[in-house]
Amino acid sequence: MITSKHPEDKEKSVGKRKSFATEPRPDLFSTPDEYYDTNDKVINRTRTLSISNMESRRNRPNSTIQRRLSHDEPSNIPRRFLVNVNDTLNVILEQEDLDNNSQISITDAGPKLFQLGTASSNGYNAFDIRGNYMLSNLLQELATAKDQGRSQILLDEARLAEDPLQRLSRMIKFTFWSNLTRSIDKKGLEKVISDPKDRSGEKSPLIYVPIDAPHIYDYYVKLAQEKPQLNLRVEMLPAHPDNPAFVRSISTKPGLLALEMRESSNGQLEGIPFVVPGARFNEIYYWDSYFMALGLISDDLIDLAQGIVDHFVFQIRHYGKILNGNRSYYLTRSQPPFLTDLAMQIYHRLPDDTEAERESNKQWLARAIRAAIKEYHNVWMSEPRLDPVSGLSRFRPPSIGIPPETEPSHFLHVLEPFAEKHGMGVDEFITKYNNQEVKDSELDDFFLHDIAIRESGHDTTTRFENCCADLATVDLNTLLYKYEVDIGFAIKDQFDDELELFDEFELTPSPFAAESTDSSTPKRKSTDVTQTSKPWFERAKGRRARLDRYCWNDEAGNYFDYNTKTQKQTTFETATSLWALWAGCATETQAKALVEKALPLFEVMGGITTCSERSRGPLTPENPAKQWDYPYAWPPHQVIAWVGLERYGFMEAAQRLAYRWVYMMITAFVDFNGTVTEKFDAVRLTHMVDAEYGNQGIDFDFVPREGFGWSNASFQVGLSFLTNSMKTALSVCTSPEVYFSRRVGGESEGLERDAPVTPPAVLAAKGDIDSLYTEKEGDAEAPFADKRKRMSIDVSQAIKGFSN
Ligand SMILES: OC[C@H]1O[C@H](O[C@H]2O[C@H](CO)[C@@H](O)[C@H](O)[C@H]2O)[C@H](O)[C@@H](O)[C@@H]1O
Ligand SMILES: [Ca+2]
Repeated sequence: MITSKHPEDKEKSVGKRKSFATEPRPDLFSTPDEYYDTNDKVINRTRTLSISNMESRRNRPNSTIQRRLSHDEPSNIPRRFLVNVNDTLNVILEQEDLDNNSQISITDAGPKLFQLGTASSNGYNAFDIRGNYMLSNLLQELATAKDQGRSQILLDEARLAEDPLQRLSRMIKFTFWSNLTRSIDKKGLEKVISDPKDRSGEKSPLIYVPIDAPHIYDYYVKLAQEKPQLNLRVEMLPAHPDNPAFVRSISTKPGLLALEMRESSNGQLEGIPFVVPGARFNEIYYWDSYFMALGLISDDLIDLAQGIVDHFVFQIRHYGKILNGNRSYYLTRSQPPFLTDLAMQIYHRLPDDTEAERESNKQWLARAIRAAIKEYHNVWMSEPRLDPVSGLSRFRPPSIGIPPETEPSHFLHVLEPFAEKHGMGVDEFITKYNNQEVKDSELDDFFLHDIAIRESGHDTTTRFENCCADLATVDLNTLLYKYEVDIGFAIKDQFDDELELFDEFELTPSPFAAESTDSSTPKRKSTDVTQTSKPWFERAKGRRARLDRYCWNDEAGNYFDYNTKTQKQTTFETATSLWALWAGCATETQAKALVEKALPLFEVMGGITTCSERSRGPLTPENPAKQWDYPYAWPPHQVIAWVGLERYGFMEAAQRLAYRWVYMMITAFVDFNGTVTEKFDAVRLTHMVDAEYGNQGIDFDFVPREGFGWSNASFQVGLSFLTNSMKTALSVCTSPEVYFSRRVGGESEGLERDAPVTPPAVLAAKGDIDSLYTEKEGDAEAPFADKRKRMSIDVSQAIKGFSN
């Protein structure tokens, strides 16, 4: 064991220097920038030649585990250490990181004990740093200080022993979001253009620009000339870039798709910043962005969240839909739709003190709602996604060919038998099949469903195997119900029940979608179409009736997907049935049944799993583990469940689930060097998942720099559901078993959240939909009873408690 100061240096330093103890301290939990900046100034003021000679102490024969007896500071003074960054980093790694993965975790069998010299003794006296959490925090602080170019630091013990809930929340707010932020412009291009999924081998990055955005095209051409070292290629897309044949033709030339730009203060174009999920996902995603935006809103980063909507609107305008992600191979497919909710949540948080601000906010919202209307009709309510018979929608993009972005070996087991059948090697078969020189309808069918699975966001799950494109899923249809309600209320409450549509959001469906049979879809250019709320509420009512007819199962007390091909309700139990609560389309009776009968199928120690164990079935070579199956659990499912349960008044269940999830995240964070991953195994309570792609968010050196987008958000949102007593218990990693067993039969603590649930503006803006449309006979139960709150999350207050 070493300390950071050789005792013999004491004589050299004593009397020559000002004591660190008398120096002002930076805010203990300020951002790394501020903390190490203040820190550096203090060191520079007090620096002497003698500060910390790591080498000499390390070479001392007795510099081992013994704790020094000399304590120089009274226990009531917070302890601070004087640390030589590089040397300490190397030594702690050598001693504690025994599996050499540049992280200190509970699976490393080191002594879990390290000594640091105190600042007030100029490093002479040492104190122990004990246990995995503090040691890994030490490693993280050293790496952060090193990233900031510091060679010596003053490190507060409190920073190493920080409440883990606060520490993770702080890291998300001040470090992870900014490291996940991208912009496609001079400043940010290099970072965002690289694509870890690109296996084309092409060294020169490529950006595709929509034909109707010439100013953006000119910008990148000029940038390519200005920065020849980028080797940037810029290509203009044809009109209708979502033509599946065109998308297939460029599958060997993957590139980034341009997004919205704005004029900066100096009159130049600049990319609007956005957040990416992280790890191998270095582009904007649809549903990831929605969940990340909830986290950004909770962290008061409203501008960044607002930019996401601007990019979504741009994508609908220029690419015909909100894309799975902004890479060329995603052009034909979307992801679960969340635009209206996001736009409304942001709208109600925009500054609105002046008339000018209010007017500009309204214009912004109008544009988002117009875009959502276009998306609704052209993407989700047009064939092939619309099933004309049931009137419900499916994830069913009109894609052809093999998705190129998956892991190299992902489809091998599928393709090998087909290659054999056609008498060729797999590589030759892939090329010929993609070029349509070899045709195979059985394989076409496989990829129809496979790509639909990707559009569903649930890639992959037993639930969707070989049938996804035929399923009117409970997920998609509850989300569309939410669109119908949101659009109706936006028009009614914000635009005096009249919203004009313009050409840029015309409702003519893409030529690559078959004519819609939905009678409510305008078939003409809509320059003169005025939208009112009534048809939107009627659509919502119709969809609710169809969900009840095709997807609801009274006996099971659960919603199921409806197979439009076999015209039968499926039996696969999916946690997305709870989305009906989030969307508000379940009656009180249905909601109660969901909580009593469906929720127990998914609730496990770490939250809710994606599906029930019995629906997944036994794992066999034919039914291998899939990342969107039991026992895995993902952030979007948790957040939607909490919000949905809260909305229907099941606060205790919402809080219990939030507790479970935050517990699972915080134990991974504490035990595994600050790890935050994209998904978890909620049964084994671990982030170590090796199904399919493995896990994202694991690979980092020394300190996590970005976490994983929607997991970061779920943590911030999850905290807002917890009472202070829950947070206190979680700070010391009290398991849900222990925490909730203490409450069984005992006194019930106040289950109100500590933060306000719904901004009054959102409550006032919305209301009871049933009073707005005529009830059908026998349709007695209103889905929006008075006592129920409109969906919305306001987590900023809760998080503020930590950041202050
Ligand atoms: O590259 C394979 C697949 O990766 C994505 O899916 C997974 O990551 C996304 C980003 O976090 C997430 O939105 C999705 O739910 C995950 O399953 C991508 O979306 C797929 O299209 C792609 O094939
Ligand atoms: Ca290790």
